[in-house]
Amino acid sequence: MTKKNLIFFNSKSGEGKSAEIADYVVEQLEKNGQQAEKLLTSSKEEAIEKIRTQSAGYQRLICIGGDGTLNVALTGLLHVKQRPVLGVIPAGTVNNFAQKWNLPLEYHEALKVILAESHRSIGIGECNGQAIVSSLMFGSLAEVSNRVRQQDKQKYGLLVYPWQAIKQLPKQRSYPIEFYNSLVAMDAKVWVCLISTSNYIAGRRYLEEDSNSLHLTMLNNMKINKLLNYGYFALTGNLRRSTTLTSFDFKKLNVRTLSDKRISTRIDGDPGPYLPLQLSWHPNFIECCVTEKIF
Ligand SMILES: Nc1ncnc2c1ncn2[C@@H]1O[C@H](COP(=O)(O)OP(=O)(O)OP(=O)(O)O)[C@@H](O)[C@H]1O
Repeated sequence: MTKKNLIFFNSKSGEGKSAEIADYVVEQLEKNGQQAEKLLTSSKEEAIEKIRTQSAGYQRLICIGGDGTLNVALTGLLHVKQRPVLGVIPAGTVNNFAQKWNLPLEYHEALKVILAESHRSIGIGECNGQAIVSSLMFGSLAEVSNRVRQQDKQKYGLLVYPWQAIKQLPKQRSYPIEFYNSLVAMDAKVWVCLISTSNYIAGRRYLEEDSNSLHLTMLNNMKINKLLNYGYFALTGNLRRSTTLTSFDFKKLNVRTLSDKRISTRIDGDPGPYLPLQLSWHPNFIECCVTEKIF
């Protein structure tokens, strides 16, 4: 049977070359005797809906873009029973997912990985009906990131984040938050809280170990000396050895604010929902094409 591929690309990602790459991918798949159809979308919402309703019948979904594009694709697949295999052609700015799974960042090479037909099962998180492919963040630092414009990220790369953080530092404060599930309840004053699906963030390994669950790491009542301590451990990949942090792994968790302040989140680098949050882990969510050598 001829393999059917659905090609989802996002012209807003990275340097805006996704449409060009999509044409190349279609041409190469057809040369390999496979069928390929491009999914044309003009907004994030339309893309989620089209992927939800049209992915059945395709054996493979190839996403061309960064973490935000993958988030749209996997949100569309959240309630689909027969999910296609996922192929990723990184064309974003950070490409955290691709770095975590050791996927080539160059598109010709990334397509070779997809054509090699080697895949593995991966887990993702869910927050209020949206996928979490790499991470969710809230607190003062997340608000800093919400001020970073897509066009500045494309122009200056990751340097825009520390620049915004320095500009906003005097305004930082912590928020009273409750974390709870059927087993535990805990209050904390949170300066920044990071929930991740793996031990990689922004292309860097920030935790030594990975586990089959969501990882939560938060900084409480931040002071400048703690910030330096945190920075050292984050840069050396040993975040949980830092004494300034609270961290744990979980499969289900609710998060709510204990103050009147509206608290926003960021998911996979884009603005996400306001608190309260209902978070859950989906193990073995989808088969994803990966480089053979990482097995
Ligand atoms: N079909 C679509 N139409 C319009 N916008 C989309 C679509 N799919 C995704 N987006 C949005 O486009 C923006 C940029 O996409 P993406 O995050 O993939 O690129 P990036 O920011 O350059 O990469 P990275 O997240 O790896 O740094 C995101 O806000 C994403 O939600």
